Amino acid sequence: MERMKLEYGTGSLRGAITVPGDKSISHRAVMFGSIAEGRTTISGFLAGEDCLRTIDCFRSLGVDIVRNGTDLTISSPGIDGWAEPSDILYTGNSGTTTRLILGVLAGSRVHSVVSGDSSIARRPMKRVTGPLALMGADIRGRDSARYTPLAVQGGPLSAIEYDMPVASAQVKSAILFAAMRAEGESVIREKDVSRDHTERMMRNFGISVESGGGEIRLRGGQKPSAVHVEVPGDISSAAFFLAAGAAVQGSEVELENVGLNPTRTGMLDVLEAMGADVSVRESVTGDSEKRGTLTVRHSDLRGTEISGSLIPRLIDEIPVIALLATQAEGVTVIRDAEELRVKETDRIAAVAEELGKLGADIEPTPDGMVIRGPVRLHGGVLHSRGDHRIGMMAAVAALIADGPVELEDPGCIAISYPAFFDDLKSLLR
Ligand SMILES: O=C(O)C1=C[C@@H](OP(=O)(O)O)[C@@H](O)[C@H](O)C1
Ligand SMILES: C=C(OP(=O)(O)O)C(=O)O
Repeated sequence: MERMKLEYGTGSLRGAITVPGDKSISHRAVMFGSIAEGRTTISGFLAGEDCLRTIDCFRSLGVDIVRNGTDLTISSPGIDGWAEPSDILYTGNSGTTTRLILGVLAGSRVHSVVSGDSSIARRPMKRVTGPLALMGADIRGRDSARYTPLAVQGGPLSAIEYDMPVASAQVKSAILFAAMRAEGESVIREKDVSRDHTERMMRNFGISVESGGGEIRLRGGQKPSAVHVEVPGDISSAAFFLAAGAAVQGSEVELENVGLNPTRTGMLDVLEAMGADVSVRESVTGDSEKRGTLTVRHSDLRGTEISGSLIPRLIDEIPVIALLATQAEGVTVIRDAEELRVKETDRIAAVAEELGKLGADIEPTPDGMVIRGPVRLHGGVLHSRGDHRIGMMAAVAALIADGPVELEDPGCIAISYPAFFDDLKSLLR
């Protein structure tokens, strides 16, 4: 396995970059564009490995998808015209592809088998196959459809009224895709609001969906109409440069065209609470997904508490936020984040153990961690564990550490940010 030396000297980060397209929105744009009959165009698409797996799956269903860099043209016969795939739909490392496509396939007319890599095979699927079964979906698989591979026989569905036990946009979205095809009106209730890209994109594709007060209502039998989608930059990718800019002496970094959907901006709230110097300039686009330019400058940081409804608004940023907390004065407590244990890796264990190798003081708890700072990090050899967010956290740790840091298995970073190291190098001074 590849090992990479992360040698950045003691320089600061200065300059501007445009972060790649939003992963969540890119997946959904391909899905809606494939369900809709006709021609959907997408710009700003994230050509990361996870989103490329989503493209592969819909090509296997007979949808014509042409990619030119970050521009996509999707020509689809519509969901009722899809072909039955002759091989498994391979979702790679992507939880979003795996969970959302189950909801899409459940209401289609085809038989298919969904499977991913060894990490996907360990991730819980009952949270999706359970509610879909209540809608009449025919999904079978290992351990009573708890894990992939999962075989889906598409067919008629009925509406559902569902109180979600976990705050998960993947579960919500899978149900919404199925509900769009179901007979009757579905109602989904969330205890904490998760990212709402699916609801917003439904409206862009002409579907009427009501949401507010933690409740989403969708009338079944509505068909999306092909449109153009402009994908903003991914705040979860920007997060690594926000953390680096805040922690590394002498830094000033500008991040352009970053998606600022309020269900995704929890890290900005945390940075403010920690005393970081971040300014936000919103651009006017008239689009349903807000975007803008973020500028971060180095400053002294203090510990904070991160819990409750904030967690789904920054769930994927927690590894790099934990790293930032090692540089803050005082204690940072992260609670209510037990979902981190069922991501690509157990991210609570991965963060505590990997940053512990550099001397960080991180105590893992069942649903989060307690981080004491500031600590001078030293060099060491970190392992990404095949998890892109742990890999990028390690690269930011290398910028902060006094000694040399090496990273085993950096290749997984291409899952969400193929040009990560190029962007990082372009900012080094
Ligand atoms: O819907 C989405 O696009 C995502 C939802 C989140 O997962 P959960 O729904 O499991 O919280 C997040 O961690 C993942 O990276 C992307
Ligand atoms: C958890 C993530 O993605 P997914 O669930 O799609 O694998 C992530 O990108 O951090």
